[in-house]
Amino acid sequence: MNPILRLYFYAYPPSAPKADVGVLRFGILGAAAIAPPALVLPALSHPETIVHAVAARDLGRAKAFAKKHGIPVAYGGPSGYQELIDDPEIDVIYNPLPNSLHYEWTMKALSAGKHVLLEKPAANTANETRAMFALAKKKNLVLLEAFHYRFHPSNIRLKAILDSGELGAIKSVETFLGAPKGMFAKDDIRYDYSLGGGALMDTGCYTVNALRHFTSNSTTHPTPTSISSAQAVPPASDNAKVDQSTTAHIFLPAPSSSGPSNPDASISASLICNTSHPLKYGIFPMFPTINFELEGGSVEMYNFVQPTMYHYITVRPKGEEARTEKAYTFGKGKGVKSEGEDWWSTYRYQLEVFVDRVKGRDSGTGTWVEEEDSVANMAWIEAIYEKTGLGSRLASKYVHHE
Ligand SMILES: NC(=O)C1=CN([C@@H]2O[C@H](COP(=O)(O)OP(=O)(O)OC[C@H]3O[C@@H](n4cnc5c(N)ncnc54)[C@H](OP(=O)(O)O)[C@@H]3O)[C@@H](O)[C@H]2O)C=CC1
Ligand SMILES: O=C1OC[C@@H](O)[C@H](O)[C@H]1O
Repeated sequence: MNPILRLYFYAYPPSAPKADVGVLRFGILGAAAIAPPALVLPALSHPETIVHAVAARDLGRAKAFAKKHGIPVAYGGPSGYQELIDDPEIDVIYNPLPNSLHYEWTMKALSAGKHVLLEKPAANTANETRAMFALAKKKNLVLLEAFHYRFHPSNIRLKAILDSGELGAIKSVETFLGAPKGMFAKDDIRYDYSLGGGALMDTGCYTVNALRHFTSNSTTHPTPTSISSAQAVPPASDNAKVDQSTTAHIFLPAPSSSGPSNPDASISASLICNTSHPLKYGIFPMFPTINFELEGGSVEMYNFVQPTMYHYITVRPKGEEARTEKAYTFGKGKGVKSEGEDWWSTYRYQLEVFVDRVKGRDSGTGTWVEEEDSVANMAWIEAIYEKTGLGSRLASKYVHHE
């Protein structure tokens, strides 16, 4: 597809006619900035999803959001979030609240018997993450930490290249994700420690996730063998426990070809994350990157977080000509239930698999973010924060009674 058309439909996806039966109704907790791209737009083109309601702390804000996005029901005021959760029409809760509120409201949603699509990072701590998954399991509900990038065909292709053995074992990997300077105001949730703020929580949770995901084999969700260094840079304001950027160097266990990781082999890994990254030449935002050195060459992926906009995977085997691949859809004959469209965002691919999981269908993508993966990701984030000296984010005071 022509790139201009791809970007057009990415921004303005067409609406699909809705199925006569079996449509899942979603409710959104908070009129969050991320909700339109991550759920409202993707739901339009999915025949089995409808965004039924939104709740905001202020009813006027909820109504305005609902009107703008064609959502039939709005809840507001101090009991608005709970009313949304208790709405019997709703099957799935989307939780894009500030990180420190992920645990409380996910527990409440699961308790009410709703599946949950939960924004990243899963919570403020690994313990909270474990508790949410335990409740989901007990209630037989689907809970997904929305690492949307993992569902896009390009990232599935990247993983397949790395796993294929074509270039041998991974020796080192480095990744960068920085939100451009000026994107977030000083009072943004990302700069508020009490709300679970910090670059490592925000853009950093992807870098941690990607380092782990792309170096794991299908049976391992590795935790680091060691963190050799981690430096956090605070923002200009005096919020001393919040990092505006963090740089870390860690060692990952190298996976063996089958079974658990090989503790004797290590992959050297580094990450840079930022919530206010300087623009290149003062104009251009820097796109996310992940680069691998392997025994037999190197692999580079450009823009692994929003690959629908544009991406490439360059494979450079030692002594041979490099090749570049792109994958906006799965393509035909790959055994995947939905091939996708060039313009499908990472969130749209994620929604496809999420709905399949709720309905007990196999998406054929082989992709999911498992409980152990989400727990290990939070444990890593906590460990890196400890190493920076800033310490973990605050555990929630919410006590859940089932
Ligand atoms: N998947 C992705 O690509 C992205 C994911 N995210 C994640 O989504 C979540 C929300 O991020 P984002 O949409 O940028 O944030 P916003 O600040 O836009 O949204 C957060 C929402 O939380 C609600 N809220 C409830 N209590 C508070 C409080 N005490 N202070 C502030 N807000 C409160 C607000 O809802 P109300 O309307 O009720 O006032 C607000 O709409 C985060 O977890 C973030 O990491 C963010 C961006 C991209
Ligand atoms: O999830 C996210 O993805 C993109 C980033 O720019 C943003 O800060 C983050 O919340």
